[in-house]
Amino acid sequence: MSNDSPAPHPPRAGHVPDVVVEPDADRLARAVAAALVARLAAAQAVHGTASVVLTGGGIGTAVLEHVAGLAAEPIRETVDWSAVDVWWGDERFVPGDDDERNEKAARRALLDAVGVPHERVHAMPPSDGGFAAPEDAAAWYAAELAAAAPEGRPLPRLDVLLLGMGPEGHVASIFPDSPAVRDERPVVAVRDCPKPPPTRVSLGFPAINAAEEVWLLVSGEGKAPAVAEALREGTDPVRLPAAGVHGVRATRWLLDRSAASELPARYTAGPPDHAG
Ligand SMILES: O=C1O[C@H](COP(=O)(O)O)[C@@H](O)[C@H](O)[C@H]1O
Repeated sequence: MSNDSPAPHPPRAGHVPDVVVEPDADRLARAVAAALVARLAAAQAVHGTASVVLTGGGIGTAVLEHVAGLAAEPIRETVDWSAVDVWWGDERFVPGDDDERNEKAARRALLDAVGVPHERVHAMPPSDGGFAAPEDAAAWYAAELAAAAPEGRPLPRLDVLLLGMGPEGHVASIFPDSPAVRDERPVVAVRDCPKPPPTRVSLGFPAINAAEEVWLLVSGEGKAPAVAEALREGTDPVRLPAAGVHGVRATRWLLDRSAASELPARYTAGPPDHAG
């Protein structure tokens, strides 16, 4: 695809994301964990199953650790983990036992503890998983998604898709001004990634933006400028990929106070004071 072609999935006109601000990263991770458990339980109440797309990164992994903590409390066992499909938004194309694998972090933090059945854990292939190139791994993952989808559709229902965001606005492994920002395929290979490791597999905008709900989890002052820019109307997703993601039903920016520090007051002010 030519570099002059438009980004395929600009934000929808009139689409208003929710912004939630927690005092710090730990309270953010706890709040998101509780909300995720509730959302997956609600999806199971309606559909019998639930599906979540995981992210790598510090805050994404902290959320999973808190979900594991909630799952260990008998009173909070509202999710049937045997009926949850787990997908990934991006993965590093490195050997399966490499500590850089997002899958490895998620298994340690949550999946090993809650016992999601093997066939429901849809990991993106590692570099030693039988695919010589990330392009082949990406094509395989797209076929896995399609195989789980209703007939004739490319994607299954994705109830919640979690995304971290880099300080330059990357989401999943879609980096600013990279070929992935203009790629119309649901899953893409990423080479020469500016953040190591350089070779990755990522969902593309069409798959991310087909999720029912997209939740962006962001903590830390270093990401505050990108948060503010992503939420500013008219920001070009080619330059700041986080500006180009949205859910079908909801887009939620879940921030700690530092990450929200450059947002206009309308996002962070509490409800009007009606006292007196
Ligand atoms: O490389 C990646 O980075 C982002 C953000 O990570 P963070 O540690 O800065 O929160 C992550 O969302 C993505 O899945 C990962 O592969």
